Amino acid sequence: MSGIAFSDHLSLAVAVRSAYKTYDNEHYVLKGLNLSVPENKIYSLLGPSGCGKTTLLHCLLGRGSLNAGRVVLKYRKISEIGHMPQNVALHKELTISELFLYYGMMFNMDEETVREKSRFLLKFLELPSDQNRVVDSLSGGQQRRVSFALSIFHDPKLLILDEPTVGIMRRGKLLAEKDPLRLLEELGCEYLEDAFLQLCKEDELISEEADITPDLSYILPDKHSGSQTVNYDTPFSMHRFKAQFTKNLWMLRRALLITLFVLVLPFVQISTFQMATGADPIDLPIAFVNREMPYSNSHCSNLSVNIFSDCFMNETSDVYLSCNMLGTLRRKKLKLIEYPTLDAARRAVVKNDVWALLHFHENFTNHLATRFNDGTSVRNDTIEMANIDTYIDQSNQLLSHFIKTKMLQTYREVMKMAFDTCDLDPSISRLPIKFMDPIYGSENTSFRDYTGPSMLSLTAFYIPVLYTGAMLMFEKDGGLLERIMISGMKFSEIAASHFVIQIVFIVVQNFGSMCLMYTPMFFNSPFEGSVVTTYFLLLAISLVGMLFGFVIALLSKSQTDAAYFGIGCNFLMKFLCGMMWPTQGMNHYLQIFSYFLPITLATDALRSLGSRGWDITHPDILLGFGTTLLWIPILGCTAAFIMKKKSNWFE
Ligand SMILES: Nc1ncnc2c1ncn2[C@@H]1O[C@H](COP(=O)(O)OP(=O)(O)OP(=O)(O)O)[C@@H](O)[C@H]1O
Repeated sequence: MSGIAFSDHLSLAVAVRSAYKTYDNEHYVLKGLNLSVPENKIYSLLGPSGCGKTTLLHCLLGRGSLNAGRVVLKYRKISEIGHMPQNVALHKELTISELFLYYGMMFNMDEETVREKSRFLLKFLELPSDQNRVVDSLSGGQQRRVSFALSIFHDPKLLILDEPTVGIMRRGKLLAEKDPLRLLEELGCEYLEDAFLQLCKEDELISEEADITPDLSYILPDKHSGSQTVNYDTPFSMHRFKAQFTKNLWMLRRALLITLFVLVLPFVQISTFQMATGADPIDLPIAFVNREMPYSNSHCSNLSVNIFSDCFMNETSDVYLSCNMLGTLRRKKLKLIEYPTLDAARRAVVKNDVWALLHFHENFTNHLATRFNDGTSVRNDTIEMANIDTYIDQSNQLLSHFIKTKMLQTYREVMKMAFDTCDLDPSISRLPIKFMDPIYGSENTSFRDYTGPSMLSLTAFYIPVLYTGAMLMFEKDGGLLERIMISGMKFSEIAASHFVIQIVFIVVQNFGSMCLMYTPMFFNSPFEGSVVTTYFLLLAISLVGMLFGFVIALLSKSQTDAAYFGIGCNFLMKFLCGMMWPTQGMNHYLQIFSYFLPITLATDALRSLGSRGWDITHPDILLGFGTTLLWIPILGCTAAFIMKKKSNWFE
């Protein structure tokens, strides 16, 4: 555009006409503001805190829109604009030279020019000559000068500095717009602060005569059509992508410990999980009262071998099956403690000294023999006396389940030995349910084998959420994102540079997690299926996690918001993906909802790949892939929608 002649004769660099801006449709920050900045001039705005200076500058930069009025800039290309934000907004982990190179790359400057410029600006702005100084180690003033240096690094034609100096603004309008010296002269003041005070007093008198807040509602529908601010509508550029990618690598190297922590976090989680779950409890204390034998352990231990020498059903037999059962339970790593009376043993359970109490009646073995011998004519009191009365502390469901399983196994093993010695078929003693060889999995499938795939998918999902969210929020929180976006960086370039680094992370992490989980060298969980399919399913889950991290960062105002959001969703996923309990047991509607989440059916698919040996051709595995991959367009569109609707998403 050749000059902006609203009314002035001068060619204007910036013109604002009748600008109105409100954040809440009630209070106006800008109220019909007019402003003209001639070319080749330094124009300063002075005004109290909160009067709207930053708001105005945002509208000039096209980062905020006016409710009404018009902004026209003569220079609209990003490369023609320099901007220094109010706060320092620097990547403080980088060195001075890295920071200059980063912005140089962003503006497509060659390395030699960057070096020359850096040398000149460091000298000109009296900054430390050692360019390898980390920005964080500079003083506050030096950091501000570095910030200024970056805003003029690419020789902009229009420089916008958000730092109040001269120019007089109050209550959303300009009180005066003149050369400072002329203003001082006209008002007869020595300092601009005095001039400002005098203008405010005059404004106060006018305000008393007429309330200056007019009814502006009629203005709002007009919007700010016709504004011509900075043109951010540039295509994806490789040099900005390279700048962001290189900067991310520098940041990762600088925060090496954190980087390594994020990299190994899945391995730590999976190893901890594998070591902490699934194994049988050892030395679980169990009380017993054995009325079949006199009170004392030692009697029993000498007699328990008799089971192989004599049939317990012989009338003259001195086999004591209670002793065999106690011996077998001991070999199953239960810590058996004998009590003299039932009362004493019960008290031990109540005090939680033991987890269960086993009570063998007098002549337990004889009664058991009679029970099998008498068949249908057996008396009730014989049945009672042939029982092992078992009292369990059911407050811990997993431990009580463990004790019951050990009891049943012990009964089966001892009765098999006893019946074998009697030359009888041991199946007489069994329940009339026979568990044949499992179709999938093994008899020894443990809780760990069940939860393992959930752990794998949750880790594959959540580490990218954490990392992506944290990276984006870090730049957003410090105003860095806003600054680089004003310098022309596009979200697609930020996302792509992050994506490339994150892909390396997830490729390594998922490979390592699978090795840890399934190889004999480490935890050797059962795995029958296709390694490649499993690996690609994990990559798909991680990809969705990464996108979810982007969406969380776009929606959150601060790192705290993002952390709450992330943790909340983590719990939701954990409970709904079937990690704690099979989804089949869920409330019906919740179950349907859970199937639409990105990792629920994928976790089921991982479980089937591991224990059933299915492959990609099986409909359940395809469904696992489908529900996960479906989230890629959903989250992609959500991110695009948020960015379109929330113009200040990067603030
Ligand atoms: N995103 C926002 N949402 C709601 N209100 C806002 C927003 N940004 C600014 N405001 C309000 O608009 C008014 C002007 O704020 P602005 O930041 O433009 O002032 P300023 O003149 O730059 O102040 P300072 O000199 O303290 O930086 C303030 O009352 C502020 O609280």
